[in-house]
Amino acid sequence: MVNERISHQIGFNHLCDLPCIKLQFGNASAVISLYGGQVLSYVPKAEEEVLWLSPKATWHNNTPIRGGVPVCWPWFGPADSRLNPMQMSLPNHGVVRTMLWQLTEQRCNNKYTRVVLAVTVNGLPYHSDSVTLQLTVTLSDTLSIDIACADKLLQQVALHSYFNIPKLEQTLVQPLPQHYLDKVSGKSMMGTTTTAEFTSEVDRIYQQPADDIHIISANTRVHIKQHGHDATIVWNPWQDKSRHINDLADNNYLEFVCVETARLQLDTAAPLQLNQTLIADY
Ligand SMILES: O=P(O)(O)OC[C@H]1O[C@@H](O)[C@H](O)[C@@H](O)[C@@H]1O
Repeated sequence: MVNERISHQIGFNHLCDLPCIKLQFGNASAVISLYGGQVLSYVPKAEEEVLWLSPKATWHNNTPIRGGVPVCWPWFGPADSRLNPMQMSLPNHGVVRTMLWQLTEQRCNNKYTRVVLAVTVNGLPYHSDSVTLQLTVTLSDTLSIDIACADKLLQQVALHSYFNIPKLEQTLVQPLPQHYLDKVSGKSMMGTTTTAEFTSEVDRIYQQPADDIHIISANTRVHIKQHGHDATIVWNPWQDKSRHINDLADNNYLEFVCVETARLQLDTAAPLQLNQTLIADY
């Protein structure tokens, strides 16, 4: 026990041997896995889970946990050739989803409950020095997730949040730029609205989106505030793709959408500071 509002626990949900930290603030709670430095749960008030965790998620055999808020770093998707000069076989979405992070700071006061986790990465294929990445999770009336790296290097990052939604067919994500890269077709598209809906596989990169995005689904609403980003990714694998993803059951695609806050630019080697804040049922 660190103190009454920050506690260590072994296991969360069916991931019964996973080392985790639980934060509490008033009636709100959050659970963070040290494996992946990954927020797994955010309950702003009793019984209302904002995040989705796959019932088939596992953390053994070097598998990233499917659900919560995975941290994709230092590349998003397959590594760009600038980050993979030797054309090695590298994991999708970077290397820190499968690393154990350390708890480095904790703080409670009458405004928030906060922990800081860090991970040091050696031997990136394009950068010989070790690099430290820091995750700060602050629970108050909202859940704020900051990811930071003080080193100047080429780096991409995404907070790949999985949101619980009651009804996929009644889910809207808005406002989004009309223009997006459609990863399903590989084409650049110009939509007719500023809303994403889900009637088939959705895998889109929106460049320079607004700082405020809303997920509206039946009677639930989540407001996402983002800073330091240059892109938002919206993803739902739909039925066919789900069948090929080991840690998703066939119908799980009906239960979540991913809305990801990302910085994807690779033009300049720069430090990193990205934030995604979740405000539920505002
Ligand atoms: O299976 P992973 O590595 O967690 O990736 C899941 C999805 O993550 C999204 O961010 C990508 O846009 C998708 O293309 C990808 O399929």
